Amino acid sequence: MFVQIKDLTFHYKNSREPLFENLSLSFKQGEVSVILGESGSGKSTLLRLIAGLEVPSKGSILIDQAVMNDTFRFVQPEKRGVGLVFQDYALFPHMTVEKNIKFGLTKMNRKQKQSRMEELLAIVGMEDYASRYPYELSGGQQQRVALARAMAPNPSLIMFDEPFSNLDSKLQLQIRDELQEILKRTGITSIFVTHDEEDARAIGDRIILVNDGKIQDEGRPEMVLKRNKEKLSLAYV
Ligand SMILES: Nc1ncnc2c1ncn2[C@@H]1O[C@H](COP(=O)(O)OP(=O)(O)OP(=O)(O)O)[C@@H](O)[C@H]1O
Repeated sequence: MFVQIKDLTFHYKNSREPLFENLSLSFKQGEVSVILGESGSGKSTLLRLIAGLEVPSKGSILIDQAVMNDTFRFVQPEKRGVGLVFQDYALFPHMTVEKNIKFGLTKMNRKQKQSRMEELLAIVGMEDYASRYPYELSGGQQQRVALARAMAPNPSLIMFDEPFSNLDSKLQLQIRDELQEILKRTGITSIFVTHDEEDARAIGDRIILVNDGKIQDEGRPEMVLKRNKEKLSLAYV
């Protein structure tokens, strides 16, 4: 298992009850896993815990067999080898596409940065846009640049938090297909967070259904969606 979460307990300071209690969950290498659940079920918090943006009160998180969190250890987010893509793209608005992508490549020299940037723009089909600013790009193009930026430092794991929600429906489908193709081609392990069953079905190798901080079910998309048909009230299952 590539990501292993064991007996994790997490409590937001200002809330009455812990969001996660003794949660255990794992993600396989090279798979696209989807965390599906309603608003407030804890999906984003789970990503933030894996990324090291929140600190659990108990339990451990391992990535590629290295301990990121346990009683004795806490690895800082930038040292975890994890790429994050959020729904609002989060590109730096005052930087060109080129600068946005090169930003995280701190360990490379100038020539290496240039060649990695060009390679990534080719992967996401944005070769001609290196000198543009984010405001000169469409939503879908910004999303592709955000993906290129997240992939730039060669993360072993890439996580997406509702990456399609700011795009119009036609573009959502296009970007979703493109993303799926890129992930398959590069073989990066990925975790998607969504509340959209159709996205989960289309992109996931596996779905983890969460509700109120608890795992309700997990498995192959068709199976999970079928088994939980009533709960999800899916018209199309
Ligand atoms: N910084 C915070 N402080 C306190 N409570 C928080 C904080 N962030 C989130 N929560 C609470 O934790 C619970 C889970 O939130 P989270 O954002 O992980 O859910 P989600 O499934 O990603 O929801 P959405 O789909 O709406 O983004 C919610 O009840 C939320 O109100």
